Order: sequence, then structure tokens, then C-alpha cells
Amino acid sequence: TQSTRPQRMLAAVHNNATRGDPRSVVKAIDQFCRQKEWAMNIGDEKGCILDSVVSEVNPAMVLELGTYCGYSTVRIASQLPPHAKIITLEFNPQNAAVARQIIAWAGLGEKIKLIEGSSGDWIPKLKEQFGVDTFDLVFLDHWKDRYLPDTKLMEECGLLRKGSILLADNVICPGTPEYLEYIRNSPRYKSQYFKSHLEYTRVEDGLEKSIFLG
Ligand SMILES: O=C(NC/C=C/[C@H]1O[C@@H](n2ccc(=O)cc2)[C@H](O)[C@@H]1O)c1cc([N+](=O)[O-])cc(O)c1O
Ligand SMILES: [Mg+2]
Repeated sequence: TQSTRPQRMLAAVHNNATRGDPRSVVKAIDQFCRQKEWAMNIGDEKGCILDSVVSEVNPAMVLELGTYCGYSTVRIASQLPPHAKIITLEFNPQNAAVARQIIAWAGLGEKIKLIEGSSGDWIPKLKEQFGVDTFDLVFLDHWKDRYLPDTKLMEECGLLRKGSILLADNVICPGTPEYLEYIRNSPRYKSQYFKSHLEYTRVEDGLEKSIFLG
């Protein structure tokens, strides 16, 4: 039977990355996407911006919306301080199954809690189900029309504190116009745009970093 692109990406990780070495996992996926098949990972160029934000925030608790195959999950988790955790939400069971194996291959299973389901269902449950207080960093990379409703939901559920950072992928391509309009005009956020390119292409894209002011 025909394999899927995430399954072929997983095979590339098994064949080319060293078990327990997150950087080699990231490199193997980027190589696969450049040489074999494009895939919607944040990629190496925007990934460096993600890395710099993670190291600057040095978060104890991270929320990722949209695991996909786990590329950014591995990138973030490999930079977390000891005892820090990332909760990542993935809606598609097939993607989740591949992500779990890529995360395991990177040796980061202890730092990552992958939850299968939708952000709209799970964001209101994170406090009671996982004892979460607030998130220091939220990485938004799931369905682009969910960025705004989920940001409002996180505010309502008290998951953001003064100083919490939101980092959003694809604010130019495919684009998240409603989210950008809200976050750039809201007095409750201070935003900054990091110009870059759509993963593995020369098309413009960028990340929006926003600080919640409380
Ligand atoms: O569409 C894009 N991303 C949507 C991501 C969706 C992922 O988030 C999960 N999810 C998890 C939880 C949910 O509640 C909903 C979905 C979905 O199951 C999927 O795994 C995209 C597209 C391009 N592009 O060039 O076309 C480039 C990018 O960087 C992108 O991120
Ligand atoms: Mg993206």
C-alpha cells in the first residue's frame, strides 16, 4: 500500500539521523524536504528565528498548536532547560503517530506531551487535565483560521500571564490576516514581525512575536 509523506519523512529520519541526537533529526528532515519532498515544517531559516526566541524566553512551559510531524517540537524541546515541558496538540492521528516516533528517535519523549485532538477542545482542559498554570511561550502553527479564536480562548482560560510570548508561523504565507489585525491593534499585546521565507522556498513569509501585557 502507498506510504504517506509523513511516513516517508519518518523513514528519512530513521535512515539518516542518529538516535538520541535532535540536531541530526532536524537536519535529516530539512534534507528530505529540500532534496525529496516539500513539507510544511517551519524549516531551517524560520527555525533559526524560532531557536533564538526559545533561547531568549528560556520557557518552563511551552504550548505548541500543530505538531504535524514534530519538527518544531523537536527543535523547541532540544533547547528547553531541565524540567521544562512542551505540550503539543495534533488533530490528525496519522500525523500524531509519525510525530511520536520522530520525537522518540530524537530522545525527547520526557520533555514532550503530545495530545491528540483539536485546540478548541483541549485548550479549555489543559489546566484541570495537566495541572498547567500559564504558558511562557505559545507556538502557533496549526490551521491558520484557528490562530485568532484560539488566542482569545487562551486569554479567556487564563493560560497567558504578563510577559507570555506568542510566536506565530505563516503570518504572510499562507497568511493569518484576522490574527495579525487583532494582535497588532490590541492594547494587550506588543508585536514584532520577523521577515523570512516560506520553508524551503524563496517566497516571503515571516513570524509574528507578540508579548501579552496582561
Ligand atoms: O497549512 C499549514 N499548516 C496547517 C497545519 C496543520 C497541522 O496542525 C494540526 N492541527 C492541530 C490541532 C488543531 O486543532 C488543528 C490542526 C493538523 O492536524 C496539522 O498537522 C501550512 C501551510 C503552508 N503552506 O505553504 O501551504 C506552510 C506552513 O508552514 C503551514 O503551517
Ligand atoms: Mg507553518
